[in-house]
Amino acid sequence: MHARRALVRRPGPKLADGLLTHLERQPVDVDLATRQWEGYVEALAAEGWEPVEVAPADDCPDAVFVEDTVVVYADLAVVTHPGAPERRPETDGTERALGELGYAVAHLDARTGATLDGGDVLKHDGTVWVGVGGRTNEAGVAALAALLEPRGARVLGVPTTKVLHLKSAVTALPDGTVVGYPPLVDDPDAWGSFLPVPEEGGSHVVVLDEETVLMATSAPRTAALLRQRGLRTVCVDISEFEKLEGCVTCLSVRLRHTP
Ligand SMILES: NC(=O)NCCC[C@H](N)C(=O)O
Repeated sequence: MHARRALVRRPGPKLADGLLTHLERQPVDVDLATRQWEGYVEALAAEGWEPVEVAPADDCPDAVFVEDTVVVYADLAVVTHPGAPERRPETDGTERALGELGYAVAHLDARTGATLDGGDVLKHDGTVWVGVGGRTNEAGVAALAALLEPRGARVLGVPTTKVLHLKSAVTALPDGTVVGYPPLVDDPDAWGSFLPVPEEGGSHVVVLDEETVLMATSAPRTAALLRQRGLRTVCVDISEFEKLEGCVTCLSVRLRHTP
């Protein structure tokens, strides 16, 4: 069996100053956030995902949302060019960590003005959907396609205007069913199989294995719905990150490939 690792990045002291786009600012308890992050990492480890810490980027309040800094496809790590300029210094540490793990590293062709955040990239079974309209632009989709299509991926842009990132609106269950909270999904018809869920936080699942998903405790009705479908749910409280438009997906990058 391949090693299963998960990149994570410890929250920094400026966390409470993270960017907000769709939410009003609320006070963030950084100590509580750190404990919640530790709980999240422990939950991954308990499910067989060895955590690999990316070096902190303490000048960047949003660095804990490590998913936005890279798109990993098989043995290729595509370093992103985040749509928010404040977040661009976050990518160096991620690039170093993946290089040390043996991944091939590629960059987007920035001459086109491409921007891309990892949170806009949803992958399932060779298809890569990329949210366009927030942090990621059309040139970002094209630049990612230029890198992934030669490796057999099908890359499709999908509109994303109601939330920060595509994966703030939808994620995929292990069987490929896409879950989303309908008021926040631009186009449910973009997916062959769409399951509406009753809570915003229910849109966010991290697939741990074929039977198990990691979710936030803020979506108990969705967790019950998924258990009825035969899935096992592991739930963690990430309230302080939700105040910053973060969710369970953006706190890690799962690595299933051993280069
Ligand atoms: N992939 C994600 O959903 N990332 C969350 C990023 C939240 C952060 N406050 C930001 O606005 O960039």
